Amino acid sequence: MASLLSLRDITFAFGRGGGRGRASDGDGGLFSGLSLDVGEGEFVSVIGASGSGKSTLFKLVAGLLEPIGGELTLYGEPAPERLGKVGYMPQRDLLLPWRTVMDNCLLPLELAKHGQGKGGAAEVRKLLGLLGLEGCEHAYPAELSGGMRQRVAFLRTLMTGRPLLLLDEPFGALDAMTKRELHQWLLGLWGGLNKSVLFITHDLEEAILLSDRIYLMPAAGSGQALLELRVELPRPRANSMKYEPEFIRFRQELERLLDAQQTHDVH
Ligand SMILES: Nc1ncnc2c1ncn2[C@@H]1O[C@H](COP(=O)(O)OP(=O)(O)OP(=O)(O)O)[C@@H](O)[C@H]1O
Repeated sequence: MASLLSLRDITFAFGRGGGRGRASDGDGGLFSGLSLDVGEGEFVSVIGASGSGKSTLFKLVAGLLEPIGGELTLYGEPAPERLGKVGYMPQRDLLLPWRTVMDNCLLPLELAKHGQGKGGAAEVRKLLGLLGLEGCEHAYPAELSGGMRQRVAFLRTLMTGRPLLLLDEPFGALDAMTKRELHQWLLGLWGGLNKSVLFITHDLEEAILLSDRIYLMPAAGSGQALLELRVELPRPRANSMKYEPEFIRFRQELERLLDAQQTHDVH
């Protein structure tokens, strides 16, 4: 399987340095020695305690921050200039309130200076249908429910055309029912998307249900490595799998490892 993203021994600390958040060493450090891979077509999740640095790791991959040390390879090559090369959906949906759904979704094309010609609008319309948002193109974000806004933000991320998507807790602020609906929808869509995803969540069930592999983020400043687990559940997946013994066992193990990791006692 071709590797889309490879991190080797990545180290980062928020320092007093300037630039794009370039940090200075010797500050304690948020994390060090983190290694992670995302292969073609994989869905990979990162879970870990609040403040452990998951969003920071995403910003490093997106090119909004620079590591102090380690190697980052994107699409098989070192990527010192990687801003805009992955589809990044930050924690808050950041839809522009003064733009319609259509105009929000065309933004990545405008930023890439591909123009917003008929091709772009047709693509957005096709995806709106696929995401269950037909008829919404002229609506403004304030007129949409939370679940719809997240789907529009996801669509906008797809419109970047990038093979690797970074999704930072896309369903974190949604109620349990809407979240379940979106899981079902994403699982149904997943096979046909032809994308690779790196996904942050606090929700263990969500991570198991959606992922091929899960990385556990070490406690901030612990200097520990990411712990990698493979989810052996077959695909296609469905919400109903959450009640199967294999799923429940895996969830318990994940919980145990997360607790142990916070106390630096992983075995
Ligand atoms: N720009 C910044 N300058 C200094 N410290 C920062 C900055 N951004 C984040 N931090 C700190 O870095 C640590 C990790 O933050 P980050 O948002 O990456 O954690 P997280 O694991 O994504 O948390 P959560 O799960 O709550 O979103 C936190 O202690 C945070 O306060």
